[in-house]
Amino acid sequence: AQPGGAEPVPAQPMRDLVWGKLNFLHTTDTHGWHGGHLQEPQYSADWGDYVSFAEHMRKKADKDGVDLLLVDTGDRVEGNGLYDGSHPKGKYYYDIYREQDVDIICTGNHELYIASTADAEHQLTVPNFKENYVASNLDYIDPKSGERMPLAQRYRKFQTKNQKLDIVAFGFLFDFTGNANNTVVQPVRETVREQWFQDAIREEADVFVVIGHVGVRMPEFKTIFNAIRKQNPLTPILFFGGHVHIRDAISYDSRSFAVASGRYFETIGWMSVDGELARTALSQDDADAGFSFHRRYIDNNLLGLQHHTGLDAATFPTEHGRNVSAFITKAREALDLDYAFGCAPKTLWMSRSPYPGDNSIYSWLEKEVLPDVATNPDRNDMPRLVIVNTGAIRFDIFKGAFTRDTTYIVSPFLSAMTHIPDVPYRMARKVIELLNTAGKIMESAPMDNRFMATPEQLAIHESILYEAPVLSDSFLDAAQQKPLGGGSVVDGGRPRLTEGYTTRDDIGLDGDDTVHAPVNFYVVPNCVQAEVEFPSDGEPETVDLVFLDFIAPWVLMALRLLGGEYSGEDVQLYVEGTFTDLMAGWIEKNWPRHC
Ligand SMILES: O=c1ccn([C@@H]2O[C@H](COP(=O)(O)O)[C@@H](O)[C@H]2O)c(=O)[nH]1
Repeated sequence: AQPGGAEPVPAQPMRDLVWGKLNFLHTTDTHGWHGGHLQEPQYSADWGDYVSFAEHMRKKADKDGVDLLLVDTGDRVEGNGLYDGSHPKGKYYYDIYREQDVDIICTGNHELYIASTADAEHQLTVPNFKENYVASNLDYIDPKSGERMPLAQRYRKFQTKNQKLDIVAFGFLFDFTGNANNTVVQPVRETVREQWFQDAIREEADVFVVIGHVGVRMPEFKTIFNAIRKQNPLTPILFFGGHVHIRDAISYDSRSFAVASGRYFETIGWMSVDGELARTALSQDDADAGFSFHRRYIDNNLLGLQHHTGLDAATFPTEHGRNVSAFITKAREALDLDYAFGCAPKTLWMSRSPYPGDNSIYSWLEKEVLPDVATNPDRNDMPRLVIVNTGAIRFDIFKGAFTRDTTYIVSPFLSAMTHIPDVPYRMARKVIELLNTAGKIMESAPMDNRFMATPEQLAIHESILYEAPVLSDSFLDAAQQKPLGGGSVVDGGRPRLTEGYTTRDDIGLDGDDTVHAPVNFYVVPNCVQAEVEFPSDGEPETVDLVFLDFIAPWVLMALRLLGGEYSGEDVQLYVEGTFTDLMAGWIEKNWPRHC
């Protein structure tokens, strides 16, 4: 854990890991949080702690004669000062990340939004993980020669260390279309028809492992599952997904299992499979070959990691892990990530509190920030509608210091505020409604309105509310729980639970390694809007329609549906600088400097 970070949480009821013959640790959508969550004790372990953890877990696997593999399913970048806070971005991140021995690794959409990020992936992460990086449906275009080539090998065949199991592994990205023009993402339904893929699924394999920056309930995984299963009726197929930022698990059939392991390095996913894995022992008669699959969502809590290894503060950190933590500390210092722009007077939530509402980060934007930052000296007296997509905000703001790190945590994107001047108000006022309707403005998938909201909102469609989100016996009674630490923190004889994930997936309610008190999740709209400089009575004839450039395609489509013939050429810059810088500037001006 990092100096100055929150102390890890003791005395939590824990569920142990169930080991099998083949075991996995999974990270996804870490978005640069490799220094851990400094303000949240439940997730404050850092990448160095994970290095130590994996070393101990590999040793145990070796001792027991089983196998352990580490996988990572992309979106490692964008969303934390440790990556975004340097020039060029990722100055320290690439060297920190490579310290973990990841056995199978693939790309997320965030590695591809900006051409220079994709270049860095090609020049740094791919060579850092040479034999382990898999790019089944992703090509890179060399900037000098213009040559198009696979970003990395299309699939990986290897043998596990201890049992010599033959693994055939793929690494996919969902059918993403927002990539910069130096990469090409092939739709998954086309990839599975490629000859190389058809040959790969005919390789002799004990287990197929499909890792992907794909939600486990997204159609892309189903397409891959069907293709592999058609050719291999008996072989276990294991899926590791991501992108939608939630903990989730699903079984596609009795020999396949899929896990998604959350977001922001809050979670280290665990999957194990037991049963007769050697293909030579399989026969059509074995209904399920005695396969059993387990999953756990391990909180990235240092004491929890120690618990799972049976070690303590003195014995847990390995030399390698310690060095990685120390390197992160140096990088954070060099980037001055703890520099405070101001002090947040209260916590502002994305989805834990209702919108609109006093504690909603989006209401704060609408009421306080947008009217102040969406200004253009040439058009300041013009009434305007200012629209921001809720996906532009990536994390809650906690009461206390708002630092350089927080800036990138809350809003890492380079989006600018653009506008279309003098739009008839009768048309402009209806845009927000269209952007927020659940259906699609356009038929084709890339224009799905929900892509303007956060990935969590994409996955969860209804608010999940608890009557008294404090203590619940049903969580306490869950199987296999054991108190972590001395259990001294008790409330009426029961452990006082910290708030956190209480995951319900297709397997049940016992996925989380730590028993938490549940937290509410409120659905929020795709976009929010501020009305600025409106006349005190009556309606304006025309308004400036101001919006983040990221949502320009949706805004233009909405206007078109409303009868407005606008194109990209009508969209002009409204304010210099990124939305992130504007927000940080507002905080510096409006919140007290020190807490
Ligand atoms: O410039 C941008 C890029 C992305 N977004 C929002 O992020 C999600 C995608 O997040 P993942 O972590 O890749 O799942 C996208 O749907 C947008 O809501 C943005 O606002 N601006």
